[in-house]
Amino acid sequence: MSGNKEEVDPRINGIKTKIRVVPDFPKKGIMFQDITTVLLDPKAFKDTIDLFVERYRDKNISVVAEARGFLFGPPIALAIGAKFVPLRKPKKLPGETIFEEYELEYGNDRLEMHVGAVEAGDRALVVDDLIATGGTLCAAINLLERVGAEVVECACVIELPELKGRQKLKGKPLCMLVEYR
Ligand SMILES: O=P(O)(O)OC[C@H]1O[C@H](OP(=O)(O)OP(=O)(O)O)[C@H](O)[C@@H]1O
Ligand SMILES: Nc1ncnc2[nH]cnc12
Repeated sequence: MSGNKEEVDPRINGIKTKIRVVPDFPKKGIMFQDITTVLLDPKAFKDTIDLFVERYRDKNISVVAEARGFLFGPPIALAIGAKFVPLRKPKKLPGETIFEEYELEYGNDRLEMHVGAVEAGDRALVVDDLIATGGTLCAAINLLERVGAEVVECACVIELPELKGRQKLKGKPLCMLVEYR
């Protein structure tokens, strides 16, 4: 677990070995970090969830939000007793929504959140599988802050530090498990 120079947890190396790196996907020049191979290994998947649960269980988090994939946020939310709020691509949420536009490593996108799902005073953890440019996490932070939530921390499995995504997180701390350089 990093972001804060603690001793490296032995579970992290096991998780790292399960991430498949696919060159030139979805475009030439992108080294795609495929997290689906972590999900195929119940120990690596459980270790990933456990590491985050151990970090956040006593932090009084009331909402866990995640953009698009929803792989890690729901089990973390259940384990720490928080609600889970999905941040979805356009036209997927049926209720009233607010949205933020953002840029990706390879394109543009938009995230939507249901109005009323998060309330002023909620303490939020924003989860994602990976931080590249930071655009996705930044859009998520903006959505949560617009409705009055306090974003306590961002958490992701993989960081691509060369893309300097941390700088887009508006000063929020980032906890990540694995760096890919
Ligand atoms: O830090 P950023 O530059 O914003 O990139 C990070 C995002 O990129 C990936 O999602 P992607 O948009 O590729 O697809 P998905 O969300 O549908 O998995 C990944 O799952 C993160 O959500
Ligand atoms: N290199 C990468 N691997 C996986 N997901 C990504 N999203 C943005 N860049 C990515």
